[in-house]
Amino acid sequence: MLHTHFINGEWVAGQGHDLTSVDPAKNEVIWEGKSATAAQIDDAINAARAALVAWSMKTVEERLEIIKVYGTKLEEAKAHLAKVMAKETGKPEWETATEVGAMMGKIGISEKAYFERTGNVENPMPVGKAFIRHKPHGVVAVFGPYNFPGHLPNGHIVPALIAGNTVVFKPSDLTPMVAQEMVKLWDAAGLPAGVLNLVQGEVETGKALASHNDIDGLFFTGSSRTGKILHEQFAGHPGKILALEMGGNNPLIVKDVADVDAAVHDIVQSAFITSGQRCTCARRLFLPADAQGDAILARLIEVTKNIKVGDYDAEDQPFMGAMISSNAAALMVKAQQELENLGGKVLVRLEQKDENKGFATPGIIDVTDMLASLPDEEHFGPLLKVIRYSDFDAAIEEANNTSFGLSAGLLGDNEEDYRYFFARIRAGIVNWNRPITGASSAAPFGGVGDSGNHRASAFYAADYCAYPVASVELDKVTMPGKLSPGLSM
Ligand SMILES: NC(=O)C1=CN([C@@H]2O[C@H](COP(=O)(O)OP(=O)(O)OC[C@H]3O[C@@H](n4cnc5c(N)ncnc54)[C@H](O)[C@@H]3O)[C@@H](O)[C@H]2O)C=CC1
Repeated sequence: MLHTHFINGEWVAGQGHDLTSVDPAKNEVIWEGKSATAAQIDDAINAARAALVAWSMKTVEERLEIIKVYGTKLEEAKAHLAKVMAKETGKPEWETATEVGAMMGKIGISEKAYFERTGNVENPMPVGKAFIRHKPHGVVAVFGPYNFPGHLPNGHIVPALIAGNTVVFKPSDLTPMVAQEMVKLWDAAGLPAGVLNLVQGEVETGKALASHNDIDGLFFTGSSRTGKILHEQFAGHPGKILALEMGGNNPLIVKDVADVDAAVHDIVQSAFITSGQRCTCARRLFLPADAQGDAILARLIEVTKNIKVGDYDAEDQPFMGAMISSNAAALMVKAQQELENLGGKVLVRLEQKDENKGFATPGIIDVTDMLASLPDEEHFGPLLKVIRYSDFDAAIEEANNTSFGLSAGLLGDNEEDYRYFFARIRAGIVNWNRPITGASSAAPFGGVGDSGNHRASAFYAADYCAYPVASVELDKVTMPGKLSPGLSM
């Protein structure tokens, strides 16, 4: 089925070059299509522009009615969608089922957020009334990453549509099939033509969409490298809204824990869930250079070696599935080698056992003796860097020694330590005695530094989906009670 683009309510074939999507666990082509050409991107944007007036002039309740039908379509298709996600990303089916659950939950949470954060306020004035209301930006582009190919673009699309925007969605070129299945559900829900459009393609499609004159905004979730390119591209366009949700080099510090196994559990959940392919994953683990640090590290090594890595559809489900591609797994092997060359000591070796598949076993590398040359990079996979520390203050300082600022955590039983850590650490998500992955959609989600541009997503997505309008209003033109000095009428 080559009709993989959804433009103006029609499924159409791409007119650009060939695209494929590969199941990274089985090394099989599972989807084929063609990219959108610049002319097709024009068509999608024109369709979104044409649909804007009618969609934005509906009441929010009318828009929500259709969006909730999409919610019921998601519910009906949840098993199918979870399977497609697993096939295309390699993530185990238990995990993709939770991703579909998050997509369904997004609708109610975004409705609440719309009214709480961008609702209407009416204030009496001596003459007339003052109002604060919110309007949609217009036509917005949504860019999605591959690691949560449903949940994360859905987290931009749902609030954007509730607010009255129309959307052109470009998914990751690694997950076109999930995007297509998701947009089919919007189509089945009866969304008017042009309100949501889907264009598939690689970097050149992204560039053509992002640089198009007729978009009013762009909501991006992806790497900091791409986010920075987009930020440069948007320079000089203050009228366009740009929301960037990007990567992290996230620290997790351990200090004075009584329950070693519980700490190891939270470390594993933070570092290796989704094969380390979450922007919130712990990349740097700070362990005290003492007997407790030794005990935690020894247990962590043991548990990590026993993590089950396997097929997404295995009856006995693995904790980690394949990474998104064989190339992604190979890049992690390369990153580990580079760290080793710089003086890192491999404690558990990350391995790609089959070069044609995306499986990478979880790895741990001690980088304590090479901190001066440790690259400040997001290694987006199951490789955890361990740093042994003697001084808590110095550990926090090193934790902050990154241009990123997405998530951070402290595992430690002393509340004073947490209060101190919280005050000093620089990140948008700061947790205590909980994994640093698994952020709630009911809270703002975003980072500082190279992790974002201060337009947090999730519950705060409502903020970037609409702009405030202040009005003072009186139902008739009326003379004021008192004229200004120097005026006679
Ligand atoms: N902070 C957050 O909410 C999250 C951030 N991420 C980050 O996303 C990354 C993984 O996702 P990827 O799909 O690899 O990101 P990516 O940056 O490679 O791609 C994201 C999107 O941008 C498009 N794109 C790539 N280059 C472009 C260009 N020059 N101009 C316009 N569009 C372009 C891609 O085709 C894709 O649609 C990681 O860095 C991860 O940390 C992932 C999930 C959540």
